Order: sequence, then C-alpha cells, then structure tokens
Amino acid sequence: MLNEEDLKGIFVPVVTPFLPNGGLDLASYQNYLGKLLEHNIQGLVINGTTGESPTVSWEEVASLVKATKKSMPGSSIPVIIGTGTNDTASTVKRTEMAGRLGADAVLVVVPYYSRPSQEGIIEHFRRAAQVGVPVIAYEIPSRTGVRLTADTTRRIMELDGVIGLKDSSGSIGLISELTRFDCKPVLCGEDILFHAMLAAGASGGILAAANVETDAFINVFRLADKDRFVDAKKAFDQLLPLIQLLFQESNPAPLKWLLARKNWIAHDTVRLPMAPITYELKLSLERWLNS
Ligand SMILES: O=C(O)C1=N[C@H](C(=O)O)C[C@H](O)C1
Repeated sequence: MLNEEDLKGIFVPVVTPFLPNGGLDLASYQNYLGKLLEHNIQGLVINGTTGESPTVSWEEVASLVKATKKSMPGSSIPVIIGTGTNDTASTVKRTEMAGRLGADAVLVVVPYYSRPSQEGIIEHFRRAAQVGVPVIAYEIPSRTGVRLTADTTRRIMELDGVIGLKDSSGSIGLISELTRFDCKPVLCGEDILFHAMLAAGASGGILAAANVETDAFINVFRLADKDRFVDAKKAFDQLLPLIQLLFQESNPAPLKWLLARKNWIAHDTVRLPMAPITYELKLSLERWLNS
C-alpha cells in the first residue's frame, strides 16, 4: 500500500473505454494500458473523473482492476481506485471493496451536490480513512459545488490514514497556504497549473493530459524536482496547446477522442450525460496531431 513518500511524480488517471453500445471495452483497455505502461509513471488511477466514475458501476470498476492486475503481473506500479461518492456510507463500503481488490490507495473526492458543512466533510474523510486503505483526498470545487477552506484541508490531511491531497481547486491559493507549514504531499490535479503548483510545493500530479504526452510530463516533473524551474517552465510551455485542447470541452471526452484517433482505444464513446466532442474541437485536435 502507498504511503506519503510514494506520492511523488506522475500518476495517470485512466479513461474507461466503452463500446459503441456503451458496454465496457476491456480489449481496448488492455491495449491502452500496454501503451501507458511503456512509460515510467508512478501509478494509475482507476475510476477517477477521467474514468467517468459517475456512470461506471462497481462491478465494472472491479473488472478494470482485475484487467489491470492481469496486464502487469509482478509489476509494482501502484493502483489507486476512486471510491468517493456523495454518501459517506457508500464511500466507506466502496473503500472496503477497493481494499479487497488490492488497491494501493483510494481517491476520495469531497462529497458533491449536498453542499455539506466543513465539519461534515471532515467526518466523511475520517470515516473513509478508518477503513485502513490509504486515502488521497480530492478537492475539485468546480465539480463538487463546495470549496474546502485551507483549515479544513489541513484537518483532513492530518487524519490518520489520509496520505495526501489531489488539488484541483483551480488556483495556487490552497497549495500556497498548505505548504507554508509542514504538510503531507499535495498532487496537482489541474493540468494547466502543473508547473505553478510544482513551484508552490506540489510533489507531482494526477493529470489527464499525461495520458498523451506522458514522457514530457515526467520530464517537467524531474526538472522541477531538481529545482530547475526555468527549464521546467520551458518544457511545460510546450504542453500548453495540448492541455488547452483537452480541457476545452468536459474531460474526458476530448481525451477519449484523441486516444481513439491514435488507435489506443477502439471508440471515443462516452456515457451520457457526457457527450461526444464537437466537430470544431475534432479539427483542432487533428491540427495538433499534425503539428
Ligand atoms: O480523473 C482525474 O483524476 C482528473 N480529473 C480532472 C478533471 O477532469 O476535472 C483533471 C485532472 O487532469 C485529472
């Protein structure tokens, strides 16, 4: 299982490939996984936002995890499973099931939709962490509808069993507050802010765009890790056009289109209410591919 020291480097949140009829496409998944595992990544995240967790059943998550383990026998690449929901009891149950599937850690998103109080959110994480599988808390207010204060985040990160934070808060405000003092690792979860967050003390990232330019993201991380922030910035700037395109419409639809276009997965199918990308974005991605 993961501990704090392991949250360093590039973690790739995987897409969940679907067939045109919406069923799980495990053949594509295995092909795509083979491509990702050619790179020196620090871990995989299954059933994250990029994995379309709101529309993926637990049985499907289990199939993905089993396929992942089968694809990398003897590999030590950590597998992190998204188990967060907006219901504490079901989050706890999913975290227990993830432990039985062999998760190295779980990604638990701030409970969305209900807009709970900060105290309720802390209690949600306390219960998830008590399961005994290491928890990475996931702050993404643009999707959850509730924003953690720096004090709440600190209290969550201080819980036993919470090993770090994935920060998709949308600015460097939170990480700057957290890293003023000693704190557990913060992973960037906002691709466009990767360099800025490394400079503010992030220990790596869980980045959808790293599905595509994996080595380039690893390079940015390594340069920053050696305090070569100017070189890291130059390398990161090269990634900006891709990042802008991948987030022009809701992630992961653009990413799935690109992976399908590269034949890593067979189809760009997303499950409703996610919709396929527009014709205009396809043209722009095609231009990027040819650039
Ligand atoms: O699935 C993830 O983990 C990520 N989700 C974020 C989002 O889609 O909002 C983006 C980030 O790159 C990784």
